[in-house]
Amino acid sequence: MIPIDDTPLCRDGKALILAYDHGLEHGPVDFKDVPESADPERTFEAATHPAVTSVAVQKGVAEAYYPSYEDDVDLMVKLNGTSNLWMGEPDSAVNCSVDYAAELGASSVGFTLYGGSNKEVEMAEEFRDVHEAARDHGLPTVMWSYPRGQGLKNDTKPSTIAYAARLALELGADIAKVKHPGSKSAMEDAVRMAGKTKVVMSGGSKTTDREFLESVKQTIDAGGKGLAVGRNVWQRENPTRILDALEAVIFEEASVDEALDAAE
Ligand SMILES: O=P(O)(O)OC[C@H]1O[C@](O)(COP(=O)(O)O)[C@@H](O)[C@@H]1O
Repeated sequence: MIPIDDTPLCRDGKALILAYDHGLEHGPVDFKDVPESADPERTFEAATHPAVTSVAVQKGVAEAYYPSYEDDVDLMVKLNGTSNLWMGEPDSAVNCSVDYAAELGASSVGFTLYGGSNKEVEMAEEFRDVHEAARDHGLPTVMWSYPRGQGLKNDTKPSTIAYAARLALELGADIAKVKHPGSKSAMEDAVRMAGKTKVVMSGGSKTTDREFLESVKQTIDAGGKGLAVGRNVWQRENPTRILDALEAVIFEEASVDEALDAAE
């Protein structure tokens, strides 16, 4: 494994990855409530907050916007991704090579694996190539480990999330990004299954400040190492305010109440 605590991807052994690949994954609907969020510059600006350890974007956004931020922001290139226009079994096109991500200045790469999909075998083989190429470049790999497909009706069931975390360890990911399984003890199981692979929580759709921070706090208390979040940050009118609160919960061991006070 890559000692990722010594890379820009982590601060004090934890990570706060700001994900902004939704323009591909979900489309313009995600930018509807806060129209200025469609501008990638706004997310790169937010990523200059000291709480953010890395920003995760697709190749096109990295090419167009990262050059203006390379001194202030750490880049993760998300290598695969599919639009919401795709109606088939969960699958994800590989849109960027590891070599090209490295050329763009990425210090890590992200990859989605839909365990349980009819496409799992092909996706795992693609991940093998990505993982081994990333190792050649010394780049950590973050797996968006999202079991889903015809046979999986509940993709946040505790046993499913524990399996998702384990898949990331077995296949060599340095970080497993998993959905919150609903309780601290279920997240503890996922962390245990992931072994030396760090577990970070996926943000999910926008909720209240308190609800969101409580799920993050549960993850940290369960031994999770942070968060990879999109909508719960940049769909807010003021991303800085929630990033202040996240900094308190993730890096300063604050309670949710303390974090909410710190962000006032
Ligand atoms: O496939 P889903 O569950 O609709 O969500 C995919 C999106 O969620 C993320 O994994 C995390 O973002 P959020 O914090 O907004 O959930 C994004 O990187 C990705 O675009």
